[in-house]
Amino acid sequence: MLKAENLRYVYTSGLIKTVKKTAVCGVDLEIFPGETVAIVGESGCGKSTLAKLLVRQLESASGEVFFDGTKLTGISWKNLRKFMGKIQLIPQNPDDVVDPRWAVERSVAEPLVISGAFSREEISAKVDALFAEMGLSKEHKPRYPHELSGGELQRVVISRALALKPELLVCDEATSMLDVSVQAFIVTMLKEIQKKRGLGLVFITHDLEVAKAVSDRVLVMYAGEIVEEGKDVFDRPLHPYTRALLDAVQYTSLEVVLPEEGGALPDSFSGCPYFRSCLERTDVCKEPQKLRDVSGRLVRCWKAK
Ligand SMILES: Nc1ncnc2c1ncn2[C@@H]1O[C@H](COP(=O)(O)OP(=O)(O)OP(=O)(O)O)[C@@H](O)[C@H]1O
Repeated sequence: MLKAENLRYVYTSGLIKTVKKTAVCGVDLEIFPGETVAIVGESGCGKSTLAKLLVRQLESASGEVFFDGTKLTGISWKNLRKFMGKIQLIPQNPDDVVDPRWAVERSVAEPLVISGAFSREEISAKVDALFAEMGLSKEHKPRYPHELSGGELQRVVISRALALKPELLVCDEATSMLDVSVQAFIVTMLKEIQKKRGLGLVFITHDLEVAKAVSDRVLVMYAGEIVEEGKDVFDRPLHPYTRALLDAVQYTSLEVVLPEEGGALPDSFSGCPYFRSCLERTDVCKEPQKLRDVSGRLVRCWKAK
């Protein structure tokens, strides 16, 4: 359904001295219809940037994104719009998509209005149906975002994302600002909607328990690269970074905090991105490491077996 090839994104910041930061580096991935893929990794590894590249909120420096075989990179805005309803981003912060000055029903209706495909009556009926599907009542419709709880507001955000009948939802830490009990409720709701509508789900999270519970497949990101990808990654981690990530979770009760022992590598370094922090490194790790198949698992480490 969604395919990305060799995606790369570089942020440029600084007025006097320009600083470049490669946030996503050579990422290949494919999401199949109805599948749930979790993308995990520590803060700053490039997960949100990758999400924005997938939903075309950011234009990649290089690489391609395809949806059902159609190339979305480099196409005109007019043509891109036809696909944008099919892939929807659910961000961490509802404020990114819900206008605080609008009653929430208007935010849910907005994509339907912009599409120009529906009458006022049809839009009203669709908004009612979306609210009902997300377990929200008609009483919630005229309220403003600040008049809803965090969980209710996130359900409004999901209603809006579902308005144009997407085929893929990209959830970027969509529950991390909520209480644990509300998180579980929203995750369960997303899985039910996925089943009912046959959606693909990309679940970006630093919460490995959630990733394990919801996903069919896991992608582990480190320093902008996918270092490991497969089905039973948490039961049998093969990359040293995945093992360190799992160990860190055990010691910090779900909040992933990993030490950057050696600091950032210079841009000229083309070897393993985990080189400086890896306790198992050898000189071979200074060479570029490709993702390779190790008994059905893709691992970016020459030592994995
Ligand atoms: N607008 C920006 N300008 C410059 N650098 C940025 C910008 N946005 C992100 N970055 C940098 O790019 C890298 C990847 O950021 P990104 O937000 O994609 O990571 P993340 O894995 O989603 O982190 P988190 O889990 O904390 O949201 C980080 O080093 C970050 O500091």
